[in-house]
Amino acid sequence: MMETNKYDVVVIGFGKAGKTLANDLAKAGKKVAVIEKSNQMYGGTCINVGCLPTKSLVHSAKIASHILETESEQPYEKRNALFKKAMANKEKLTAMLREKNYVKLANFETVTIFDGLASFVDGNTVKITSLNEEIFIAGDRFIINTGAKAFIPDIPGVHESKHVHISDGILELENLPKRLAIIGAGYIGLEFAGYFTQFGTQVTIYQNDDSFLPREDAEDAEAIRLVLEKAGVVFAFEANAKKIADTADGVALTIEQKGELRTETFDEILIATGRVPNTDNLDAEKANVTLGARGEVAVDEKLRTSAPNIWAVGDVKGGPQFTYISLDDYRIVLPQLLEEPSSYTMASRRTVPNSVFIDPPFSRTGMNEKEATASGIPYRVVKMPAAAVPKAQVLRETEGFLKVLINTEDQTIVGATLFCYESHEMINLLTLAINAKIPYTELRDQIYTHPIMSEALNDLLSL
Ligand SMILES: Cc1cc2nc3c(=O)[nH]c(=O)nc-3n(C[C@H](O)[C@H](O)[C@H](O)COP(=O)(O)OP(=O)(O)OC[C@H]3O[C@@H](n4cnc5c(N)ncnc54)[C@H](O)[C@@H]3O)c2cc1C
Ligand SMILES: NC(=O)c1ccc[n+]([C@@H]2O[C@H](COP(=O)([O-])OP(=O)(O)OC[C@H]3O[C@@H](n4cnc5c(N)ncnc54)[C@H](O)[C@@H]3O)[C@@H](O)[C@H]2O)c1
Repeated sequence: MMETNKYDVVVIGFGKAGKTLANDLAKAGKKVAVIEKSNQMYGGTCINVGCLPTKSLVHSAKIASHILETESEQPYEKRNALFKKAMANKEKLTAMLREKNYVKLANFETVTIFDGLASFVDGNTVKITSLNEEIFIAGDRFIINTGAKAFIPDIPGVHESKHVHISDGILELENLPKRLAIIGAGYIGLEFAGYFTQFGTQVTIYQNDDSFLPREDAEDAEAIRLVLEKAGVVFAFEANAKKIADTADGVALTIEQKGELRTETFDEILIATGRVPNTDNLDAEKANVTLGARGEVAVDEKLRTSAPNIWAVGDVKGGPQFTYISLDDYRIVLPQLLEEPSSYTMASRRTVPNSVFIDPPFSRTGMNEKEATASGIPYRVVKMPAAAVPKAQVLRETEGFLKVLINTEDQTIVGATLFCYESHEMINLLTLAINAKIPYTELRDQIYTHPIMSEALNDLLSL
């Protein structure tokens, strides 16, 4: 039954780390197989159903909001037309990127891309199941890069309703919902809430407990909530979804909040309650690959699994779920596959910044106040409103603040929280300063071009 085709490296899942590894391994003359279960997912989550389509829509929504604010009336037809155009642009973008990602690997003579669902047969063989056939390939080494999938809470009716979506499905809507319920106030919930609101959808976010961005400083989370509320988003905390049932023209969501039940109707519901490692169907145990309690592939600091010839990279190994973490996983694994010396491991990974792409974007690097306090680092805080930055005034993007924590002993930067226009760009400058241990005075006294948001560091760090 076994096919004799054998590869130096078999990559399971066309994710960020896997495709980058395949590219570099092919350049080094290795024979590589890449297995992807869906021909609509070449290039992985980020380009097809994650970062890039959502940021395309975030961008389009901002433009739409500018167009709509100039009009005295904003009829649904007009808003829906803007939404449809945005969705078409998003489709064009993802199709282009999917093709580009496919071709980039397929062009290598030593890379074979297989369409189908991979599962381990043993530590050196995988089965690839597609619509028409099952094939088997062998490999010396394997990379598990199967990403994560939406966690769907067990709400009666959640699987039966035609109006309940995870983020993948909401990215396929044909028409702008007039009323959207979002369950979960995390990254996905907030980003979708932000852009749908700018298209004119009435968005309500339900969070099952009283926490909101619990890792952030309370005043920062509060600032985000207030900005989103000002934009029109309604938040409901300690609001548990109890039942979902389709109606003649939408969907009814029954919520229990503080002991009381109520039912609200929507056009669509987005489930955004977290994503869990995608190890279903992988039969990892047949390759002696151990999984953790949440289904994640257990790895060591070098991303080696419990099987000596198998590594796991990206979301599937648990931990932070970002494309740039998956890319950094590639940096850890590549030298091992090429048998080149490298001391780079997860333990040596430095500061990991992050941005939530709401309007304005919220970005963080290093420690915030609660983390700095817990660590015992001596620090002082400098903070200014975004409205104090000339560029923010020029652009009429005056919402938010900039906050930096400075180590009072060695004058380095402990962390930064930026909730302002362009924060997703600025945060990388501060990350560089943290990693390079540059004293804050360097950033304070640097000559910046003008007028830009980063020049705020002249004033902010002089406080
Ligand atoms: C809506 C949304 C927005 C996001 N926005 C951002 C953002 O702005 N910035 C950011 O950094 N991160 C963002 N993320 C997170 C980011 O997309 C992920 O962290 C990243 O894509 C994970 O990449 P990966 O390498 O783990 O694998 P993925 O890119 O998830 O690839 C895994 C691939 O494996 C395939 N697969 C799964 N099982 C099998 C199998 N058994 N056989 C064959 N193929 C299989 C899947 O189809 C998939 O294509 C977002 C995520 C979502 C959902
Ligand atoms: N800009 C970015 O980098 C970006 C954007 C989108 C997604 N992502 C990645 O994708 C991951 C998944 O995003 P996410 O928003 O689904 O997860 P998340 O973990 O960020 O947020 C999930 C939210 O849902 C809440 N929740 C859980 N169960 C619930 C329930 N039954 N009812 C109501 N609320 C409930 C959680 O308390 C939390 O607030 C993120 O962790 C992030 O790493 C990143």
